Amino acid sequence: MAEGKKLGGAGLRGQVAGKTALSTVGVSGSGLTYRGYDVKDLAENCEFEEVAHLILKGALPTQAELDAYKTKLKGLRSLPQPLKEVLERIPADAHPMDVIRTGCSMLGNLEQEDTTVMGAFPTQEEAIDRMLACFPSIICYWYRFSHDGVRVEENTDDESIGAHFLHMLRGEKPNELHERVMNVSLILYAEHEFNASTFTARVCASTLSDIHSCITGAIGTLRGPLHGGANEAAMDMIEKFTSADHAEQEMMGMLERKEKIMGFGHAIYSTSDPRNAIIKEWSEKLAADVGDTVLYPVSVRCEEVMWREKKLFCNADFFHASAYHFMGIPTKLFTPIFVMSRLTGWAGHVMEQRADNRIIRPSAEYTGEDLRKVNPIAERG
Ligand SMILES: CC(=O)SCCNC(=O)CCNC(=O)[C@H](O)C(C)(C)COP(=O)(O)OP(=O)(O)OC[C@H]1O[C@@H](n2cnc3c(N)ncnc32)[C@H](O)[C@@H]1OP(=O)(O)O
Ligand SMILES: O=C([O-])CC(=O)C(=O)O
Repeated sequence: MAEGKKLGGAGLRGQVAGKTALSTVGVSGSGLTYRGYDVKDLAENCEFEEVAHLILKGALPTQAELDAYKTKLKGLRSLPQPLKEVLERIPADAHPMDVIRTGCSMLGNLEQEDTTVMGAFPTQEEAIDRMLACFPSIICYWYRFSHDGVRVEENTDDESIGAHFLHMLRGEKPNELHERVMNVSLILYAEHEFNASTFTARVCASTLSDIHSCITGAIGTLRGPLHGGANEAAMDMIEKFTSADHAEQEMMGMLERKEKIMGFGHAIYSTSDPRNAIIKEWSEKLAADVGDTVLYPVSVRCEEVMWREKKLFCNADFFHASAYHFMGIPTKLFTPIFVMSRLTGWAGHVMEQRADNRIIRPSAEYTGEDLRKVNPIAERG
């Protein structure tokens, strides 16, 4: 697989389905850029809110713009009471991706985007900022209420979205390391060209539907284990391994049985996913911080075995599993964090689609029956 991934065949692979100025994926083999900036550069030098500003408003902010943006987002964290009531009715064993999907949809009922003039979307930026600010509140409000019986305070004084999320989740402010890792993680997950969930959002946008419908559809698409759900699936796998040797033994068995191993491979990248090296480094730092001697070495061995045996590499999701785990984040909240971040990419693409729209409607190759007549019902069977 490493030598030239074939971009063709099923799944629209390799076909250009539209234009974007938001990102490039794998253009120079394995690179990822957001509006011309290398993701590594952004992850090293920016906060998530700067990257959100870049994606949604077109440029990295000045200090004054960033301060104003963060203050604005901070003021939009509260949830409307009817939304809280809906969240309180969702059981603890619901899938958190279903919760955030429902939360987004309910928000769209309570705070509808203005779509009264067809094709004009005068409140889209307001609606996007609101979702960016309150998605962490939706996730944590439901999680803390259903699991701990606590009605969480959605208005923390945390400056960043990542710290705000961890604060609500745990009831205390995160340390600097955890806040930094959240920033990096949210930056890495923010945008990725025409991936499946973003394409869903663009298809929905192309019908001139409202922004909450576009994002709700995208959340449903991200949920699957072949896409965003892979970080949770990877965690479920690695936590079963008791040592690096055990991991190797089990992985070899899975490969022999031709099982899919979550967190590996990619539809576009051919030799590596540039986000992996970055989150792997932070996972190693977090492992040292918590004194881990199992999960990180297990993860590294999985990476070595997959490359040695199949030339398959870790995608963005694999080392996110251990990194989030070391920060004490429950596995079932891994993919909702992805939503908190990818919302920026989805929304950027919706605005881009709306600005130069033609309804997305591909064709199918028909493989069914030739033309035939309807038999009277008494003669069928
Ligand atoms: C943030 C993200 O969404 S990143 C993606 C997250 N998803 C995962 O981690 C799920 C696991 N990975 C996969 O299922 C796939 O690699 C995908 C969905 C990401 C990409 O799918 P495709 O582009 O169809 O894969 P690709 O064409 O490279 O597959 C080539 C071969 O490698 C195999 N392969 C690919 N990934 C894996 C894997 N993770 N484990 C085992 N085998 C794999 C395929 O089965 C295929 O084998 P075949 O030729 O015998 O059929
Ligand atoms: O691009 C893809 O197909 C999947 C992916 O890595 C992402 O959405 O981040």
